[in-house]
Amino acid sequence: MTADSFVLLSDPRIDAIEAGDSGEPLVDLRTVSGLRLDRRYADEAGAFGHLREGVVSRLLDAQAALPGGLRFLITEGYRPLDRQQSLFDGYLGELRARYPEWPEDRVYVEATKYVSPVHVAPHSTGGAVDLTLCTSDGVELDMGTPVDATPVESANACFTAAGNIGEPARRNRRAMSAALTSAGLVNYPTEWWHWSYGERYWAHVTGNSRARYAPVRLNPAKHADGRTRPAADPAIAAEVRRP
Ligand SMILES: C[C@@H](N)C(=O)N[C@H](C)C(=O)O
Ligand SMILES: [Zn+2]
Repeated sequence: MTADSFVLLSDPRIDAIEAGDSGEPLVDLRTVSGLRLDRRYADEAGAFGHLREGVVSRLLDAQAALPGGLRFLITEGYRPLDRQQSLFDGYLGELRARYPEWPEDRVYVEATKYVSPVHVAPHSTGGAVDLTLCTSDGVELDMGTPVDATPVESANACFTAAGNIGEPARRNRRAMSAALTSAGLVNYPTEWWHWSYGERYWAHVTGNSRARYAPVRLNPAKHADGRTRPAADPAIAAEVRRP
């Protein structure tokens, strides 16, 4: 697969998928002892450490399928819409400054190789997770680039199938991909660390006409088991409509 054949989040086919929602709870990963949560993107409310129940159970299945007792190290799950917006705007600004000759439509598409536009944002559904591999002691494995390396700064080595990384990193990416794919998650091909289940990009890749998870706000009311129901909020649909 080449960069030209990737289906990016800016592709109208992703926006065309109906964003249904099952109402499935979000789970606070701090209550899930089997999964390791990294704190590099921690926010005060702990939003970053929330994922839909169905994603958590699939991650546990996938982790059990990893070779040699390897573990996942989760760097980010749920992402509030305002954070998604500022990440997207920030990266658009970076690309405009670096490539002043690019027309605006090219800037937009190139930006979506690294960060999603808000109207289709996988993380804001609680169905997307950024993660890497670590040993049982928490030592991170060589994955060829750091999590969140941009295409520009990594010469596209962040692309999951990149050839310009060493053999150990390639092996580690293969092990991670095999485990997550077998558990039903799909990868965003420009980011080896980004996997999702149930949201619109997943629906596109798996041939579903409807997503299971729509964008949600995190409901502060939480049960003792760390589960929280997404807040029903009709305004959110208007807020995330394509600009
Ligand atoms: C910014 C990066 N970590 C990321 O999450 N990118 C994907 C495409 C997203 O914004 O959903
Ligand atoms: Zn991601």
